[in-house]
Amino acid sequence: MSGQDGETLDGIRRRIDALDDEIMRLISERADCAQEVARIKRAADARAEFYRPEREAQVLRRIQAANPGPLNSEEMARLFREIMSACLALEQQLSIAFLGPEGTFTQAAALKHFGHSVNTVPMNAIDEVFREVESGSAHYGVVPVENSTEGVVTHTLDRFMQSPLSICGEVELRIHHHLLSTADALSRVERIYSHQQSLAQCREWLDARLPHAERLSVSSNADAARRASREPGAAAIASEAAAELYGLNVLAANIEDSPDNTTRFLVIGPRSSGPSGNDKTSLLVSARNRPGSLHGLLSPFADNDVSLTRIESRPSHCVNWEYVFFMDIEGHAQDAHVAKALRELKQEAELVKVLGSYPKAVL
Ligand SMILES: O=C(O)C(=O)C[C@]1(C(=O)O)C=C[C@@H](O)C=C1
Repeated sequence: MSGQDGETLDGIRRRIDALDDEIMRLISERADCAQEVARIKRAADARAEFYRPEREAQVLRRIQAANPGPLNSEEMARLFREIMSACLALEQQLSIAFLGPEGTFTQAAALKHFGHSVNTVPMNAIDEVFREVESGSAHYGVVPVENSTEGVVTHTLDRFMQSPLSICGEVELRIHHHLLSTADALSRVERIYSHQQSLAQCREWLDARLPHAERLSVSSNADAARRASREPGAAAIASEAAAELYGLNVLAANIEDSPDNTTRFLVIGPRSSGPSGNDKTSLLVSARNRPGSLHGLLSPFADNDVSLTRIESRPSHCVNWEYVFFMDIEGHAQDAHVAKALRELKQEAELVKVLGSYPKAVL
């Protein structure tokens, strides 16, 4: 390049190079700090936890609040998410079990939460994710728990009834569904594979655009993509990541009926998180079998100004027709008003199990 524009471009690129050197020096200094933190943690406790969800949430929230622009705060936090992920990997290489196979939304949720410097390990079923973490083969696990259009993932809630694991984080993921196929036109699609929840989330689009194609539910969207890559005339409803992984064409993008289709995932591990200042607590509660018992379970929250953000009932599987409630409340179990509400709840309920306190999703 020549002329004044060329000189300006070269000049700016020299500034960018100098800034990159400075950013690299600062990231390396930050990584040295993380190694120093690891030494302190190890000296205090041989079995120390290196991953600290509450601290990570605080770091990301502070970055979002301090961001001067022009990058938006979410973008800036995503960059720091990756820096912190790389720093943590220097302290300890984490393995994260997720509901597989490769390319599922659960894997995307795991990477969104932990960043890309962890090993993600695909499991065939939600139960296997729990078992992998319970046995210590994986440090943490990520499982879906509820979808904004289709409701709760009952498998996940039921599994908490027997598991000693705690919830130590939540992840929210905007879900976009695409119709993927090796075919090059919608008219060639005879069969559509997907997970039953995704088929349900795209029902109106399918009714309008592909009313005659057969709909077949399979164990995951990634499994659907794998089948679509092998069978002529087949399509899958799955993510962009699955399109890339299985070499499929995107025949139609964003076919979900509800534009703000979000799935919530839980991070499970051996311990819940410390207080971060903006937390949630999940509980499993069973009622005493007597009149007014549900009212009795709810009043400790109202009396102590604790917001109940979700309540689901599930059969207990112990006694026919007995139910347990999964509840999410705002605040950490160590917050004074939450601790008081929980003490009062324990007087009312047959059983109260705190499944975990954890930072509200930041990204
Ligand atoms: O502050 C800590 O405890 C650290 O280990 C440092 C750090 C970070 O890079 O900021 C890394 C991992 C933890 O999960 C939280 C934060």
